[in-house]
Amino acid sequence: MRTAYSVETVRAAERGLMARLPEGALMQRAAAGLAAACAELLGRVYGSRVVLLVGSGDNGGDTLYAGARLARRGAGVAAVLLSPERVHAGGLAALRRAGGRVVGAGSGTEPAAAAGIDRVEETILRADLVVDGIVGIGGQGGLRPEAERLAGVVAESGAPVVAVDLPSGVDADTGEVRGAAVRADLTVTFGTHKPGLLVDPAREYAGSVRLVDIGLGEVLPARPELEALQHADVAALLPSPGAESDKYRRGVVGIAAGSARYPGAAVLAVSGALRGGAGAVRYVGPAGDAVIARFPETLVSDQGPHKAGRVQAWVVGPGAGDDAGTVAEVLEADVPVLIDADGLRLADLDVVRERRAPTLMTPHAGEAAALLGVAREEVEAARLKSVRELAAKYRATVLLKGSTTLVADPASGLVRVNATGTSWLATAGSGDVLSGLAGSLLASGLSALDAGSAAAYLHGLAGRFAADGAPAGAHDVADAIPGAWRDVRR
Ligand SMILES: NC(=O)C1=CN([C@@H]2O[C@H](COP(=O)(O)OP(=O)(O)OC[C@H]3O[C@@H](n4cnc5c(N)ncnc54)[C@H](O)[C@@H]3O)[C@@H](O)[C@H]2O)[C@@H](O)CC1
Ligand SMILES: Nc1ncnc2c1ncn2[C@@H]1O[C@H](COP(=O)(O)OP(=O)(O)O)[C@@H](O)[C@H]1O
Ligand SMILES: [K+]
Repeated sequence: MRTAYSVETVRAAERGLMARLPEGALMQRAAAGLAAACAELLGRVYGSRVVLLVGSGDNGGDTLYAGARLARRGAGVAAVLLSPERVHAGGLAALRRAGGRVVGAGSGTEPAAAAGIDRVEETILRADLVVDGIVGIGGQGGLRPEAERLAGVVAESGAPVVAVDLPSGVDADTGEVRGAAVRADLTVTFGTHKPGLLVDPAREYAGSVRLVDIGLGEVLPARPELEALQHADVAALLPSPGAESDKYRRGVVGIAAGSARYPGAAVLAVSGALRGGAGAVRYVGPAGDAVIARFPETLVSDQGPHKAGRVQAWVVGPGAGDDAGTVAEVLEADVPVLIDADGLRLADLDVVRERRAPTLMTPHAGEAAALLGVAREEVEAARLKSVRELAAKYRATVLLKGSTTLVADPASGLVRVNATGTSWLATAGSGDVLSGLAGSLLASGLSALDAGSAAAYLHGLAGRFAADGAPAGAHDVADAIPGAWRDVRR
């Protein structure tokens, strides 16, 4: 399991740890990990040109000490100080002792700021590596104008960028990027991941992320802010039939989806459900012929959900058109219900709120925006906040689809993030496959949080396998689920 903690929790943990350690020990651990990552990226340290962008806080301190380590190994290290009067004094002295220099304003040799700025730009444009130590977890809002201008020069230089703890300008707790921010190739983060490193849009600014152990693990609380399942976690959740299993004990999933206009949604939801671990898939709705033609193992009924026979979990909504009656009927069932697509628009939300059995809602950003009464762009900008709000508002588990899919649990407030996907999954019908898959996992007994997050994980992986660098259709994604399942179990 990968976990992320909020800034407040990180700071409290750091205080506890610092009290037991000699002064500056944590910063030295951070700087050592940072310097090692930079050296690896450079390949050859001796003779390389490294530029440090140094802000006024401890993030700048880490950067200066790491720069000193690189300078001792023969790199030419130049520091650009954004607030020379408030720079980390110990870090700057260490850099100078190691032979590093300061360029531009703050160097003490440049009388005219303008002349300093030209030198700074020239130095950045010739760099082999830029280290972003402008702000870390102490950052408020996007980059300030001077830092923004430097970030522009860095982008122009094309040099690889290593962000220290976080890409400066992104929000550590929410993953929001409300102004300019640094775009990194690698982020070296200390002690624990921060939510912003795992959630878009900030995640995209971070590049690949490397966690440096500074000993924080032992003082962090058991419950993180955000979790990201890994192969082993998903493997432990997936159902596996035993000697005493039969199709009913494995769980029956009911799919109430599709319409005369959208029969394909029914077929795709069933295709996901058949690969999700339930012992049987029941289909109710007007697309029975299309479903049977493709998947003869489906139990088909046109009598509506009440008369469909035993079902341990329902999926309702994909391609449902305007059939509000079926949605209402499904919501009356005292078993877990997954509501997707048209179902999210047709459901009586007061009924959803009052349900006793678990509900899993699976909106994409547009559907989430409609449910929250805000613009789609606002959901995309604030994904973590949006999914939490939805879960609280509807007292349901909510899976917000997109490049990083989030699943929020209403009772515990815990959110899981999934990043196994690929943008090739942005193809019509792939959400229908996901809803069938998640519904099947619900029917086999997983909680809504586990079913949603395990389904997102498998679906993302299946998307990768199906696409493998080329476009794939939703049915290809469904076909790739067994391969993803095996990969997770291996
Ligand atoms: N506290 C600790 O024990 C450790 C902290 N470490 C480092 O310390 C960092 C946190 O240090 P700080 O608390 O000093 O905070 P930061 O260094 O992240 O930033 C705070 C400083 O930046 C300025 N600032 C805030 N927002 C800004 C913006 N948008 N543009 C420009 N300047 C802005 C503030 O005025 C303040 O001076 C971590 O991210 C990590 O890099 C590491 O050394 C590991 C140990
Ligand atoms: N940019 C992206 N990167 C990764 N996954 C994506 C991206 N865009 C969409 N997806 C995934 O593709 C699926 C699309 O679902 P949805 O929007 O409901 O499509 P449809 O309604 O056509 O089935 C979801 O699982 C979503 O998480
Ligand atoms: K930074």
